[in-house]
Amino acid sequence: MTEQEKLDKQEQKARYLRKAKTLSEALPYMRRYAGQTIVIKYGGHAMGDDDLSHSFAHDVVLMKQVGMNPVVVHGGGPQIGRMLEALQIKSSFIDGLRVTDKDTIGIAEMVLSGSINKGIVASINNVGGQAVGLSGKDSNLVIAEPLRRTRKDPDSNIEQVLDLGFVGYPKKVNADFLRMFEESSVIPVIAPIGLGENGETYNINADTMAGAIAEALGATRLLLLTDVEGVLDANGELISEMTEEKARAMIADGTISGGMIPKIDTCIHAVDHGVGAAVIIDGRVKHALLLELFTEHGAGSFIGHAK
Ligand SMILES: Nc1ncnc2c1ncn2[C@@H]1O[C@H](COP(=O)(O)OP(=O)(O)O)[C@@H](O)[C@H]1O
Ligand SMILES: CC(=O)N[C@@H](CCC(=O)OP(=O)(O)O)C(=O)O
Repeated sequence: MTEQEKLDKQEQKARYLRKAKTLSEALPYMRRYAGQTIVIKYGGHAMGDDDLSHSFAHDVVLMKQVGMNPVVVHGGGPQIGRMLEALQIKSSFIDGLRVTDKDTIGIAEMVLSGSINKGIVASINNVGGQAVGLSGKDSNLVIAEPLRRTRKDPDSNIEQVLDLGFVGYPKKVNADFLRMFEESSVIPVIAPIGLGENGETYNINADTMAGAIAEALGATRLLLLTDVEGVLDANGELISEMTEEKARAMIADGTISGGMIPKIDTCIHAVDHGVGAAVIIDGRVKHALLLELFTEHGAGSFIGHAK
């Protein structure tokens, strides 16, 4: 054996040892989460690249394999935006929510329940999982009502009702239907579309949808995958643990804005309504889910009562 071959062999042995160590360190976490429901919100920004989508699919399959109940709720804001642009339909946002008229709701449903949902299902199934794609319409999974938003007019101080069109808020979640999947090898993948009481279609912010599902299932964790490290302070530093008071103050002073507002609102509501904890994590990092669940330090910004 040459010197180089000896070095290669040593390096290979060291690599195997590192892998074995990582696996043995993961064991207590696997035990902790066995049988627990983990709702994962997979944001449209986090879906960008094939390598990341592949590692996401792998992580979800591994979670199911080791006895957890992963439930995937996905977004697709950037993808809806691109389709609207191609069709020359203008789109605007209020507090991170897309104002949704009749044309927009048709496109949003087509993109979310169509290509995005089936793309995620296919990538999970390609790596050995058994995913099934759903939207809030299937089995009355999420019954929605119109979301009402008000804002004080700064001049008159009079409260105004904002018209968001077909933006919905989850009113009722069919948790029994989702619990059926806990007894099976099926991983549900859910598009954020809700069904109105008169058969209307509602566009639901995917964070809000994931939060409502996590609450209905009493999930142990709500993991929100996005395109930033987590919640950042005014200096751009990651805040690894957030309190409700701190989050409210940061929204009020503008440090938290745009799409981060519905995310934070969702996390606070979820931990106040039976979800163990919510974590905003960086979906741009490979195996972000495994890092959060199976390592001591976790990742991203944690909002909850107990680690
Ligand atoms: N304080 C903050 N910390 C981190 N991100 C923030 C903050 N305030 C606003 N944001 C914005 O929120 C975005 C994440 O929300 P969003 O674009 O809706 O993501 P997703 O598509 O993953 O749901 C970030 O890319 C960032 O631009
Ligand atoms: C009402 C509302 O804003 N709905 C969102 C639904 C998709 C979504 O939330 O996607 P991300 O998680 O990728 O942002 C939208 O139309 O963009």
